[in-house]
Amino acid sequence: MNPTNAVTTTEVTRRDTVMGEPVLTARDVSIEYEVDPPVKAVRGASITLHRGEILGLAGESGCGKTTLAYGLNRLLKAPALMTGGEVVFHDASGADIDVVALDGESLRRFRWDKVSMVFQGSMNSLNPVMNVRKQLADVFLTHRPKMKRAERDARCAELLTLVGVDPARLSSFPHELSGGMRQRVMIAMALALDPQVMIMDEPTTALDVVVQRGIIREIMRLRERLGFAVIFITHDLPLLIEISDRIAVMLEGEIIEQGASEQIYRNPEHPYTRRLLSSFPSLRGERGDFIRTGAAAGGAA
Ligand SMILES: Nc1ncnc2c1ncn2[C@@H]1O[C@H](COP(=O)(O)OP(=O)(O)OP(=O)(O)O)[C@@H](O)[C@H]1O
Repeated sequence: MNPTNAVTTTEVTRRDTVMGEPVLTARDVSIEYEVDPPVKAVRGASITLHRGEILGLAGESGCGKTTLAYGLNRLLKAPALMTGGEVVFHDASGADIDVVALDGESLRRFRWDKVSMVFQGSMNSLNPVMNVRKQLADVFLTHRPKMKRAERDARCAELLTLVGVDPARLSSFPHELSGGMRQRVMIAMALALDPQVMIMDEPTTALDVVVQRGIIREIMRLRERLGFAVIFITHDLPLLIEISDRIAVMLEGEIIEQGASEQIYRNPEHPYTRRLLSSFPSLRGERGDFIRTGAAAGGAA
């Protein structure tokens, strides 16, 4: 683990104090793939995401992390079916939104506006024949049709700057950008409508480690600055422990343990969590130091 990537104790303390009310609550969510035989991918999962916090979702491949994330954002497609449970979004306006009941226009407005998602390898989903400006502008044309062109252009440039990409790149086509830049553009798109929650599913897995670290640091900075909450999904448990406020551990569709990152690291209760931790020798330094007490982050990809 590179100590320069760790988050300072001061930041951790500050974060704990700014962490607010719940912004997304999922209760007893069950999701099946209706194939033969049916796959019970998520079984009675309950999570609470608080305003401004990073909740890490950990667990080995196939345990249901992506399926749960799709369920929270109503992105499930057949043969996946949510067979039970409820998902409530607690809007900043004070209104509670029953996510499961959304449809048509209300669902379209909810997605990206309230909760946005960055997928694994989503950098490859940029349209190859459209430049970056057009792709970013499309988000506003769809969701903010009354926005004036000059404002839209300014916002597109601002978004690129936010994610550490030179706004001169607005005229570039995807093939002219590195993988890291393309993924940053996707993050810019996810940020475009100022969502209260971002779900990030392995957002940097396809990138090399140095670029990954730069992007993770950028996400952390943006989170501090803009205050959105994050559900961060990855196989990389050391990374999750480093960046998350709380961690939920999934096993075979169930959330078997959830708690503060430090608690999960120091006092894992479930034998599976202990096994998962011990499968990453890098988590156990000679003195057993907690990773987040390291030096402040710096640099960029
Ligand atoms: N379209 C599908 N049809 C049938 N089963 C599926 C489908 N998609 C996923 N599954 C199954 O659902 C379970 C959960 O998969 P999911 O992709 O949510 O896990 P995951 O924890 O996100 O894995 P990974 O980390 O590899 O992405 C797995 O058993 C998987 O095989």
